[in-house]
Amino acid sequence: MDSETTELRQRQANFSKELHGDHAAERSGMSALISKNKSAQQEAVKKYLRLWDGNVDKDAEDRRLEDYNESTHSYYNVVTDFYEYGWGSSFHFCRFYKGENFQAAVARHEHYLAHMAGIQEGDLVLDVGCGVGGPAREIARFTNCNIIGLNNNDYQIEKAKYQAKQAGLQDHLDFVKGDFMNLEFDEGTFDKVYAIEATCHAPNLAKCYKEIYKVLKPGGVFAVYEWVMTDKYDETNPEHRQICYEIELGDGIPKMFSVDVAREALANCGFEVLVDHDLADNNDPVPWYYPLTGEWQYVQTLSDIGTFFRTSYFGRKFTNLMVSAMEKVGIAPEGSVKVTAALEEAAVGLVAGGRSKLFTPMMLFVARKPLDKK
Ligand SMILES: CC(C)=CCC[C@@H](C)[C@H]1CC[C@H]2C3=C(CC[C@]12C)[C@@]1(C)CC[C@H](O)C[C@@H]1CC3
Ligand SMILES: C[S@@+](CC[C@H](N)C(=O)[O-])C[C@H]1O[C@@H](n2cnc3c(N)ncnc32)[C@H](O)[C@@H]1O
Repeated sequence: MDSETTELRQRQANFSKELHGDHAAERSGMSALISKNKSAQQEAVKKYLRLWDGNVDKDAEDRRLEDYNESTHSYYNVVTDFYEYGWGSSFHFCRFYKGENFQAAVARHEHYLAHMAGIQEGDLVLDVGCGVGGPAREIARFTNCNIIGLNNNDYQIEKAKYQAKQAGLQDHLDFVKGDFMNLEFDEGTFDKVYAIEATCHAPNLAKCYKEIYKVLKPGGVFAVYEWVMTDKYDETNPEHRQICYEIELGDGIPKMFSVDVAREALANCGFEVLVDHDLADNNDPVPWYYPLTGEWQYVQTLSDIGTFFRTSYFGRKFTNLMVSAMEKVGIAPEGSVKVTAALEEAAVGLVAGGRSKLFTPMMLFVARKPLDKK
């Protein structure tokens, strides 16, 4: 590791301790939010939003691409508590079947990826951009494999380790700090690699996929749910660009790439692409983005009402009012309202992108590193 990376990691680790405090992993949601160090929270929000000034010209985009590591680290420092409060411990979308509850649908989406990657008992697997480890816990239970979760965010790693231990899965799971733009594992380490709605934070998909290719064993498989703009997206159309910008800003993504960029990136790395399928491109009776719409007719079971309320338009308004009051009286740290406003943009952009099919969060690619390649 070069000295610049060592220095950045040390700084991020120290900052995380200052912001989230000791025993941060034991708290979540609103309880974690009110326990934050107030001035560190302000700094984290500033670092996340400082390059989101409404500009979408090339210079603005280049600045965001350059800053991907720090801004994404800051984004997850300030949104993780909200994600856990509103969504749970798997930070991704999924398809919904009629009659299936939210948690079951989320888990099925994870099982499907594990199945498509061909993960077997005893495999050594890399989870690229592992969040707080929800999918890794589920996939380890489902397949009895061993998973290393890679993450750039110190706070999430601490939570993932804590929750793995609570679940009794510490012998199957490990979580490490790292950047998927520069993987530090030996070449040919992993039987399988998967990434769930994480590599869209990469400033360059080809470079990120190349790193994944490098650490896979020959014959090893990479399976990914990628966030991309679909073939329908036209960058020169201001309405399309606005939807894309809302997704970028509210989800901490330096630049959303098109599906063709992802395809080309995989092929150029030397992968043999086995599956190339947009799982959102169908007529599902319950759309993947429904929790963010506030459309009650899609709620499938009584157990989903709490989640649906928190994610729906009115639930978000209620949360935003509550956070605003807490910030005013000094219980919640300053900057929290800016975070809820950014998450609102995310919700609006994601629903608009989903309805118009300009965007998909579940572009499934399954790709193999050829057996004869080093
Ligand atoms: C950012 C990436 C690449 C993936 C995350 C996908 C989803 C899990 C999130 C995208 C937008 C998020 C929002 C929330 C939860 C997690 C997401 C759906 C909230 C519902 C959390 C509670 C807040 O009050 C409102 C948020 C809106 C956006
Ligand atoms: C939307 S979350 C998805 C998390 C997880 N895959 C899940 O489904 O729960 C994206 C994740 O990617 C991680 N991430 C973003 N940029 C990264 C980078 N450069 N290197 C490693 N992890 C990164 C974030 O910290 C976060 O954990």
